[in-house]
Amino acid sequence: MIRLDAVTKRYPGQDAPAVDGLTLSVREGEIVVLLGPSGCGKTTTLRLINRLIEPTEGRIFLDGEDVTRVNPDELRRRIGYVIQQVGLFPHMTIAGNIGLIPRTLGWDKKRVGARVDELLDLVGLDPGTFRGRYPKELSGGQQQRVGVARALAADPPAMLMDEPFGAIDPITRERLQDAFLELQARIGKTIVLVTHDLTEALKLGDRIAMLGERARLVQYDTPAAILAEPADEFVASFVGAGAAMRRLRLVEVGSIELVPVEAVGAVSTSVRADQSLYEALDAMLRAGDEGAVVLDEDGRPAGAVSWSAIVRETPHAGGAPSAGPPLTRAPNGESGRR
Ligand SMILES: Nc1ncnc2c1ncn2[C@@H]1O[C@H](COP(=O)(O)OP(=O)(O)OP(=O)(O)O)[C@@H](O)[C@H]1O
Repeated sequence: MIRLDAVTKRYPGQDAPAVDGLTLSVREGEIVVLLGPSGCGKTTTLRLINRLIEPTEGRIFLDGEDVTRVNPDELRRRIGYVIQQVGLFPHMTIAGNIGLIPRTLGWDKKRVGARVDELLDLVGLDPGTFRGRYPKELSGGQQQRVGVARALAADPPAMLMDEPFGAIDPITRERLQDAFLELQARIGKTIVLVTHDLTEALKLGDRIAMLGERARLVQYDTPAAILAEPADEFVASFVGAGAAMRRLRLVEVGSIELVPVEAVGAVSTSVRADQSLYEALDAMLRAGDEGAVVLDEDGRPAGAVSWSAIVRETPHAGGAPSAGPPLTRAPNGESGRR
């Protein structure tokens, strides 16, 4: 869907390129997170995709089409763009802000109005309450939702998001991230999102592109794989000491080999098969149990999970687990919540 082919960006007057020969493919409908230290070229990479910045070398494709040959205004209508500062026009109402692109596309008033209401609904803001307000009359989190609604106005197939939840307090941020994942489950856009927050990357990314200096692609993999098998010391140090604990949040209880209920003795703890190992462990610790009964969709015991089984499933100094079913990513929202 989006493909960068040996893309280089040299800013005028800079010795080293900000992006040096980056090749990266993003599949249709997936969220790819660009993650890396400050100054490694994440924002530059993102802006190259919608041509807010022109590449020095290389090519970028959207749906197989070379974007460097497309009129930039037309291109930006096909790619929604969400930034941290939201960038709403202060003198325009919320409806005015969201309807901006549809109006420039020449939609009639009625169609714009209907689209604005539909989008406000979609991002969880009551149209009657918010349509006529001005940006300064909204909280930071509400403005953020309007920013997303505006980016989606012309129903673009792709969306670029630059630290979209960066300037928001941690609790609101988590709520917005959950709402964003629920929204994405419905709209299935192709999304490239920039963050330097590992927790956010692990939660939101279908895949994470770990970037080093000059946007060198160090590792490109699922969150679980990045935690379990960091490609090198740089990734390992970025992922940090909590990798094994973080990974517990990404593995569903039902994806590991369960033991018979009798094997865990008399325990009072039960968890659903679609909860994460992290949640299972948390429940076990709170109850002082060494195991938990695992319930299937109908609430019937499907087996049990034990403390030792969780330890076996977690990569450790003795090596990653070799047997057992592949890692399953816990569904976002519910059990993937951080
Ligand atoms: N307009 C510019 N002119 C010259 N150099 C620039 C310009 N914009 C960015 N740079 C440089 O390019 C490099 C990459 O910057 P970029 O903003 O893409 O990094 P980033 O990974 O998004 O950083 P952060 O996480 O701190 O936002 C940096 O060294 C930066 O100083």
